[in-house]
Amino acid sequence: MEKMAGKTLAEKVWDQHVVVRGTGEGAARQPDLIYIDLHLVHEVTSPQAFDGLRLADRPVRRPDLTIATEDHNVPTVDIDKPIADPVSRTQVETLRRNCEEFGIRLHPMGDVEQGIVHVVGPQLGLTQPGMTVVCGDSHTSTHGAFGALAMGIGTSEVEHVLATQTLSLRPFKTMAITVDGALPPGVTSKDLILAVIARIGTGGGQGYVLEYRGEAIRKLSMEARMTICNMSIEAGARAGMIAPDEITYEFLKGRPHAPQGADWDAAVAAWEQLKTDEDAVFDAEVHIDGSSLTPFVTWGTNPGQGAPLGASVPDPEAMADEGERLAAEKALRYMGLEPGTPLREVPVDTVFVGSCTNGRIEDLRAVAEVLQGRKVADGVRMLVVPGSMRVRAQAEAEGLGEVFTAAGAEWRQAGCSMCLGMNPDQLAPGERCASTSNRNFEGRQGKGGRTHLVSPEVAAATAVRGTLSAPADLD
Ligand SMILES: CC(C)[C@H](C(=O)O)[C@@H](O)C(=O)O
Ligand code: SF4
Repeated sequence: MEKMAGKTLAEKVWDQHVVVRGTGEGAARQPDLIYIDLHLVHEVTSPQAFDGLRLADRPVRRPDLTIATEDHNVPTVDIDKPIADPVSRTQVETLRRNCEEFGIRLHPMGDVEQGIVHVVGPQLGLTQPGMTVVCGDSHTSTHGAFGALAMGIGTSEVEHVLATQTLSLRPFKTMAITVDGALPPGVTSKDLILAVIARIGTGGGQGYVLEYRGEAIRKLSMEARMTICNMSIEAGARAGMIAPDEITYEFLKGRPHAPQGADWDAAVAAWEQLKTDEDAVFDAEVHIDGSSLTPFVTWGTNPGQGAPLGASVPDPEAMADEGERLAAEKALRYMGLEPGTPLREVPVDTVFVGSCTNGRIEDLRAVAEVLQGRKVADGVRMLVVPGSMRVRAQAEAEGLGEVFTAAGAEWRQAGCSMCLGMNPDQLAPGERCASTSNRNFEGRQGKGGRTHLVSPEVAAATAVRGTLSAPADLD
């Protein structure tokens, strides 16, 4: 039976995209066939999908709803030279051939619109409220910040979407994450989402679409909202969403693919309907007091192993849950950390600012504000990598690039960079990095590399002091 109560944002978007509803009830319920409004493509997860189309002699159903960019394998220096690594070069060249053959718009290295797929979509105004957005990439959840239902998919699903512009999907459960109160000064959306994941765990969102709501969320910029939705996947969720509002419309208005004139007014009227109904019932609810949060950093090897910056490395012995204790022991061994060490005393070799989590203009502004008139500590290497070439151009226009280089940081070209070890920007074994990215898994930033997930503000202050720090710790 259909639910009689009101609907959540996620259910509304889903319902508007059902092509064929699955039959059956409960566990025997068949998946629904869902229409996809926007398909984003990058070089890593698309080659076999295109091969599949070729084998079946199928065209891409809607090339106009499909857009590709090169991000994971691209170097962030010397981008006018051929890619040195043969595997990366093949990936990128394959994407170029596939896009040419199937008539898909591609933003290649060096192009003004090139960048990380999840930065490019919103920046072009392609990502809009109420849409279904997919990409063969787990951090597609980023686009949910616009009130879109945005999901990462596997390569066989990429092929299905390319061929049909639809996807067979099982209905989901809904979870409200309500953040009341306002975030204190110096506390960012990155601190908030790290605290949420530490609270619900890396599996806490499994099977759910999360909707972030409440006073603290409403006050956040689109960039900050994207950071939160981006990391929903790190809590195991299928997607994360935030209802569109004036802040969303303000961000979108005038972007290349945003509706214009009368179409814009009609679009906003429709987007206004996307809010969760007052009487809608979520399958689960989590409440967070935003005003109690502080800068938050990870000490372990999954994004849920985090603590306030003012705390110490936890003692696994004190953990009641055995699984948690064993995981913490293993993580601390890998991370080379002693229980009881104040997190503020943990020294780093490298600081990475970038990724689809925190590589947007607002993130770079926050970093520049901290670095202005200061120097990166001796012995620390700092990389500042814009999420897209547009972000880079804007940062240059605002004079941020000069601030980074004057402070002693390396100011790079756009790409995934040190977020993951698929390109030349990597940690050496044993190196420790404060990183604004989203995953601190073993080897994520290079074999044997150690990652502490942090906000852009904490990354910048850490670069200056050389140990995990917040801007308030400087001077
Ligand atoms: C390479 C890609 C499939 C992967 C993902 O799905 O997320 C990457 O973007 C990541 O962040 O680990
Ligand atoms: S920046 Fe990192 S998380 Fe984002 S798409 Fe690239 S590799 Fe994945």
